[in-house]
Amino acid sequence: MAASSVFRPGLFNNKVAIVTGGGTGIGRAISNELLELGEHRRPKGARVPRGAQSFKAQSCCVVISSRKLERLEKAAEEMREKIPPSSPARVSLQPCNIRDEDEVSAPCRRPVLPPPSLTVKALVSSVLKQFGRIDYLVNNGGGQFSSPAEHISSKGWKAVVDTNLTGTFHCCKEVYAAWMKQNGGAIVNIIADMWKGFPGMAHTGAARAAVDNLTKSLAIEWASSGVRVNAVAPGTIFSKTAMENYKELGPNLFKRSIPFSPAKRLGVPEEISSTVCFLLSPAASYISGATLKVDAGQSLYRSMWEIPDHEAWPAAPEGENLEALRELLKPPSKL
Ligand SMILES: CCCCCCCCC/C=C/C(=O)SCCNC(=O)CCNC(=O)[C@H](O)C(C)(C)COP(=O)(O)OP(=O)(O)OC[C@H]1O[C@@H](n2cnc3c(N)ncnc32)[C@H](O)[C@@H]1OP(=O)(O)O
Ligand SMILES: NC(=O)C1=CN([C@@H]2O[C@H](COP(=O)(O)OP(=O)(O)OC[C@H]3O[C@@H](n4cnc5c(N)ncnc54)[C@H](OP(=O)(O)O)[C@@H]3O)[C@@H](O)[C@H]2O)C=CC1
Repeated sequence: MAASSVFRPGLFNNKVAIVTGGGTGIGRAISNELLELGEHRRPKGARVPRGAQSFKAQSCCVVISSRKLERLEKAAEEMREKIPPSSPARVSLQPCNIRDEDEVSAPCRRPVLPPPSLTVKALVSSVLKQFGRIDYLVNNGGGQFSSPAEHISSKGWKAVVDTNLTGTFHCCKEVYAAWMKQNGGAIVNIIADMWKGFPGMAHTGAARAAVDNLTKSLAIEWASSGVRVNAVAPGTIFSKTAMENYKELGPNLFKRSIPFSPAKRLGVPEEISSTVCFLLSPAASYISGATLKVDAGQSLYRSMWEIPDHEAWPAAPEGENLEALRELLKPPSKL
C-alpha cells in the first residue's frame, strides 16, 4: 500500500499563510515547511519524483511577520534563494508588533521603503490586499524572560501577557473577522510546556495556559465558519535565536534542560514545524480544539525547579498516622 495520499508535496499549493515570528527558530522552520524548502524532509541522495520538477515545484505564499525588520529581510532573502524560479511559492515579509491591535495609522498606503511596522489590523488588511486570501494563521511570535515570580515587575508581566496571550487573540480575531469567518481556514497557536505550572517563567505559563483555553473556545465558536483552531505545546526546543533571547543565561539554560527531557536531548524547530503543518493540512481535517504536546514526554517528567529542603510547611495534624510516620522516620537505634 502507498503511504497516505493526504500528506504529499504540493499540499499547501495556492494557500496563503501568516506566520508570526516566521523569520527565526520555530517560525522559520514552519515557513520553510509550508514553502516545502525543508531539505531535512528529503533523504540524502533521494531523487526528485518523476513528473514533478522538484519537491519545491509548487507551494504556498507565506507572510512572515515580527517586530525586527532586519531579521525578517535576512530570513526572507535566504528563503527566496531556495525557491526555484519556476515555483509559484512566495515569501513576503511584514513588520508588525502583535501587541498593537488597532489601525492607528494606515502605513501600508504610504509608498515608503522599507515597510513600516504595522498593527495587526493593518497586517491582515495588507496581506489580503497583496494575496487576496488567508488560509492559515500560525501564532508563533512570542516569548518571555526567566525570573522568579516575586521579581517580575508589573511592566514585565504585562509585556509577556500582552505578547503571548493578547497578541495571539488580536491575530486570531482579526484574521477571522477579515477573512476566515466567510471563507474558513486553519489556525495553530504555539504554546509551551506549562502543564506542571511554569516555575521560573510564571508569566508565560499563565499566558500559554490561557491560550490553550482560548484555542478551545475559538474552536467551538468558529466551527460553523469551517475554521479549525488547534495548539502545539513544544518541549524545550533549541535554536540560536531562542538561546540568545536569554543573553548570558541562555547557553546554560538550554544545556541544563537536557536531562529533563525523556529523550535526553533537546528538540529542534523542524520537530515542531512538521506537527504544525500537519494540523494546518487536510490530514487534520477532523481535528479542532486540540493541543498536541510535542515534547518527547517532557511534560510527564521532572520539573527543572529545585525546591530546597525546608521546614516551613505547616505541621500535619496530630494522630495515629502521624505517630506511625514519626516512628518510620526515626533514625535507627544504635546497637
Ligand atoms: C528558569 C526556568 C526554566 C526554564 C527551562 C528552559 C525552557 C526554555 C523554553 C524556551 C522557551 C522559549 O520560549 S524560547 C523563545 C525565546 N524568545 C523570545 O522570548 C523572543 C521574544 N521575547 C521578547 O521580546 C522579550 O523576552 C519580552 C519580555 C517578551 C518582550 O520584550 P520587549 O522588548 O517588548 O519588552 P522590554 O521593553 O524588553 O521589556 C518590558 C519589561 O519586561 C521586563 N523584562 C524584560 N526582560 C527582562 C529580564 N531579562 N529580566 C527581568 N525583567 C525583564 C522589564 O520590566 C521590562 O521593562 P524595563 O525594565 O522598563 O525595560
Ligand atoms: N524554543 C523553545 O524551547 C520553546 C519556544 N516556545 C515558543 O515558540 C515560539 C517561537 O519561539 P522560538 O522560535 O523558539 O524562539 P525565537 O526567539 O526565535 O522566536 C520568537 C519569535 O517571536 C517574534 N516576536 C516576539 N515578540 C513579538 C511581537 N510582539 N510581535 C511580533 N513578533 C514577535 C520574534 O521576532 P521579533 O523579535 O522580530 O519580534 C521571533 O521571531 C515562541 O512563542 C516561543 O515562546 C514555546 C515552548 C518552547
